[in-house]
Amino acid sequence: MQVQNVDRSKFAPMKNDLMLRAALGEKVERPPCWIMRQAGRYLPEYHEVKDGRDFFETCRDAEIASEITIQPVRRYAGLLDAAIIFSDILVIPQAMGMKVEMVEGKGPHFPEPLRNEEQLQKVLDYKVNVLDELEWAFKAITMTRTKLEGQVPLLGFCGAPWTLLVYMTEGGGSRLFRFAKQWLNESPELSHKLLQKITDVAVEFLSQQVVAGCQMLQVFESWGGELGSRDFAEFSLPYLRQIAERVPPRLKQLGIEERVPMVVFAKGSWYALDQLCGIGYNAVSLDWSWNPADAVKINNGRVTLQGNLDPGVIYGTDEIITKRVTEMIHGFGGGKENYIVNFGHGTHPFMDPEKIKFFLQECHRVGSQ
Ligand SMILES: Cc1c2[nH]c(c1CCC(=O)O)Cc1[nH]c(c(CCC(=O)O)c1C)Cc1[nH]c(c(CCC(=O)O)c1C)Cc1[nH]c(c(C)c1CCC(=O)O)C2
Repeated sequence: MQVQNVDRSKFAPMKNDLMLRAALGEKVERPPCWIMRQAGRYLPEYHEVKDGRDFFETCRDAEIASEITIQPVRRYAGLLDAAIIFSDILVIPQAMGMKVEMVEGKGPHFPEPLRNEEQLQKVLDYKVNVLDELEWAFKAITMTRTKLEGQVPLLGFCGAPWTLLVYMTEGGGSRLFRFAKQWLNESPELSHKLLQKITDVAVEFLSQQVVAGCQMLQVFESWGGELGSRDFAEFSLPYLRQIAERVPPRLKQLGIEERVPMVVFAKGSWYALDQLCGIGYNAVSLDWSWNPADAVKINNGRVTLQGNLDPGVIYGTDEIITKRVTEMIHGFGGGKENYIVNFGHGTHPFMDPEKIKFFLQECHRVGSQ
């Protein structure tokens, strides 16, 4: 079964496929640029279109979600080399039968987080039909890809199993990760069952996003750094590996012929870089804790590296932004091979869109030298 009514041959030919080529390790004329959370609250046009609506309602409306996805591409015309579909990592827990709300100014909230075996078992027993539960997401993707008219590739994404386990058990963001860690240490077997179930849904969701029109995929392990190297090896890495290993054959099965680059972003998991470069992803996204040259050395040409400016630099003067962009691109070897420009994490709502424009212009200037 696959997403219906999508004729991929009808999508416009790509006018700019720099991102896809760089992600697959080809030499490019300059490093492609995109930014995590490039669509969203720092853009006045986002607030205008969202117009006080509920966040998930916004994601589920294909017209609105596609408009929001394209806003940064339009504003930064010629400067951004990809769009990322406007959605959230928490749509997988929703598809698994959990209720998730986005509380204005506070973030995600699960009214019934997984706190006992009975609750967890219920989620394990829930039969997930990815095509039905996430039909709205596929619609938004197909509409966005059509509206983009080949200007830039469209990225799909999902949350990684450990990060989603955190939200599902904590019920929202967390400081101590008390419940998530209680699950791992008190009931490792059940924790693995949940991680496996999330993995199965993630593989199908990512693959069907490609059927719907996505051209590159990113997996967000945003809470990777909360696990030390030992627990990362047990509770995160095997599932990240499974996703990278299982999506390509599933895509083949679904009739997708082209290579679809996959990116992994494990924020804070500095100790795992060597492993992350060897589990099947085409690109590894780095947070700003990395000195680019050290990461390049560890990677040793295996994958494309993506990142890694501290988004906080956007609050700086133009001189500082120029200096930091130059250091970053030079640190990654000049940017014409195995490199994609990004931040080390997402934009903040307080950022000045003009500063982000300056950042992108500088990346083009320095990266073209
Ligand atoms: C951890 C995580 C989430 N969501 C996501 C992650 C992984 C990346 C990361 O580590 O930041 C991923 C995500 N969330 C969103 C996107 C859209 C595409 C893009 O990057 O432009 C993407 C790729 C939109 C969003 N997701 C969210 C917003 C803000 C909602 C609003 O408009 O009020 C947006 C634009 C809400 C969200 N969603 C999530 C949180 C913790 C929050 C609240 C915190 C916050 O407000 O920044 C969970």
